[in-house]
Amino acid sequence: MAPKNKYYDDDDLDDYEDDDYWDEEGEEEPAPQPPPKPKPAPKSAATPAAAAGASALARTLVDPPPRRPDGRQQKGAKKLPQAAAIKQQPQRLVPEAATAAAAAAGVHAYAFDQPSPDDAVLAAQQKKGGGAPAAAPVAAPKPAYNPLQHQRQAAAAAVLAGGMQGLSVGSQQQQRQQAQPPDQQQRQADGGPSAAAASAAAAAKPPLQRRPLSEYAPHPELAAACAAAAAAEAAGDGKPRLHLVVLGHVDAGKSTLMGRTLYELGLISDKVVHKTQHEAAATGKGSFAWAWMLDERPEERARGVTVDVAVTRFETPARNVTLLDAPGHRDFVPNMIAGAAQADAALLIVDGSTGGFEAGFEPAAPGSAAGGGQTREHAQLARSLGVEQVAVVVTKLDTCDFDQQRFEAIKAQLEPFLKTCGFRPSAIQWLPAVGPTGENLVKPPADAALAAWWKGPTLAQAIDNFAPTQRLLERPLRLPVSDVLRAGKAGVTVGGKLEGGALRPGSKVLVMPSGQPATVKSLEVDGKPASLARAGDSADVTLAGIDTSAVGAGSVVCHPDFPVPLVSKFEARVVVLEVPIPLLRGQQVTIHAHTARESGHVSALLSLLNSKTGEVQRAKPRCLLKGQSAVVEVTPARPLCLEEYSAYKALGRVALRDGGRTIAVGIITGLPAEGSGAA
Ligand SMILES: Nc1nc2c(ncn2[C@@H]2O[C@H](COP(=O)(O)OP(=O)(O)OP(=O)(O)O)[C@@H](O)[C@H]2O)c(=O)[nH]1
Repeated sequence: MAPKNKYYDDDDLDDYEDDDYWDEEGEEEPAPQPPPKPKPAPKSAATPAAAAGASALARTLVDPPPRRPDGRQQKGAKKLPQAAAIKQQPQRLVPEAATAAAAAAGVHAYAFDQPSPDDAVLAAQQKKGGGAPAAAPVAAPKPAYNPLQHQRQAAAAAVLAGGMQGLSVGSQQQQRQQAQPPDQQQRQADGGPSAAAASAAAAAKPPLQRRPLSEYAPHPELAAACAAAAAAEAAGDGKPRLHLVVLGHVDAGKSTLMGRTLYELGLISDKVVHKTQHEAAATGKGSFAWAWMLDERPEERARGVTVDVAVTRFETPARNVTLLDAPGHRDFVPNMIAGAAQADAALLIVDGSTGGFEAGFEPAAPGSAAGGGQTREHAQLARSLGVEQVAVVVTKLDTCDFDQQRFEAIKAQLEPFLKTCGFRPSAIQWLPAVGPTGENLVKPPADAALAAWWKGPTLAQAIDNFAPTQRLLERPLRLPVSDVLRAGKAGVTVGGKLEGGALRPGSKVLVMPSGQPATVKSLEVDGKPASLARAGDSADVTLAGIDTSAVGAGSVVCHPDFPVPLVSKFEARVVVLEVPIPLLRGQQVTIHAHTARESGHVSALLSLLNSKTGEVQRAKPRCLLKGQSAVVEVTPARPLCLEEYSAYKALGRVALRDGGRTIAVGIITGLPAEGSGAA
């Protein structure tokens, strides 16, 4: 049998490639068609929100979708007035304060009036090949120090001096390593107080040397602290951790279900319930009272729709759960992705009422710009973002007298679909539940009609059945930032889930893509001050010595000696999902990876793969159709912090969206060698 792509687990995207999936419900895989003749794209790609400097999220929500590759405007370009209320920390690549400080010190911003390193390489190539010489350099004011640029300029200068021979990925990496001072090679920056002096000295240097991950060994004190925490956990001191995301079509009953579950678990007092019910009834939204326990934002309460991911912590008999309640509305899928990217398991809530399930499960109409029901998209995205276990909770069966046949019919339709998404049948649990009355949440059903046939798990038992979070402690620190929570004299507090390594107060870190070093001042895990945060923990980390503008959603806090690569393009093996027209080179996309999202485009279709064997079927295909598997090159508009899937699964998965629908999902299989550095 032909070998499969080495970056893949067998259980990953292969299931997408099951032909059954693409032919389901009588949908025919479209016959290959010649791509439409591209019309010239309009010169200015600037959209109103982009021009106003809006964040990537706001642009995603407010701006019309980018034009199709053929130059035509896409349908469904709807503005959302409420999107103005969604705030996202803008990610400045050059911090304002740093720019001001540099100006004060007589250092001026780079004017871009010198040949770039690329120009230098091009010139060398032309020279070597007998081409026209590059333009003479123009005298320029002294540029502000940019370590990445410095590194690249040095490389370009070396190329010019030594010719093109020897310019290879390996040689550049070796040069960087050889150039590293021995003390830096030995530095253990995550060691806290005993390593503080070495780390402080190192922090003053350009922190851009990226050592191979294989060289990583946690500082002995940190390793000892992690071992002690693991031993305490094994001895029953603290329940295993689980990050749980709640997914499902809009109004399926997600927030109501979880609000009531928190009450049943004793986390919400009768007094708070009474007050919230009163407030909800006063605004004519009495049926949303339980949802309001999680939907706290005024706009969420006013619209009865979850906008942001609500994070709540609670304990079941066997798990310490971090709950991420994701929005169901299609306009807020980017927020849902940020929630799913951190999850170990998902609750997929489906509306069991007559017509309710069907509305959430309908496929996208052929040729329509709008996607189908969010049940499909959420399940596909969750699996592609690494969620392997799911419990399907069928709600609202009280509206059809707890009809068992309805429950079974929904299971019969949904199970094959989930299988084709990549969920193993053994990793899928099924149960009915009713949010408003609390049926089958923590206690077995009280309603006789449901109790007559349901003998399976309650929601709490289903949660306890999930395997807990895996901790990637043998890798250097990676903390993708999902939120900037506070900024003040004490420092900047960021929230996120550690995807690798560990942290403690005193640890020296590097924040990418800004490249700013910082020191961990304090930590909170589960809302309580902590002396250690390990991979798998959701933590609030207060960083000292960093500018607020240097960190935002999508930033990654990492080990200074092993920084996350900052990439200006990457290769991904993807499966093409719903595409209204064949996917062509140049396709505009929004790239979603861990907590980051950035606009970009598919810059090359590298190869079409055999969906069964993973072997290259054709190099440089002209277009990609629904269901096809391919290796593509993607170029983000601004560099992104990414990892190869083989190194860190959580930072190596991508979803590509366009015009409000997910068009491809996949894993990162290649990063350019020069992709490590700070912006
Ligand atoms: N009869 C009945 N109504 C329910 C049930 N679960 C939720 N509802 C109602 O369905 C409506 C929507 O519930 P929400 O909890 O806001 O739904 P949601 O999935 O969180 O909505 P979004 O987060 O906006 O996607 C509310 O009026 C709830 O009272 C149920 O099991 N039975």
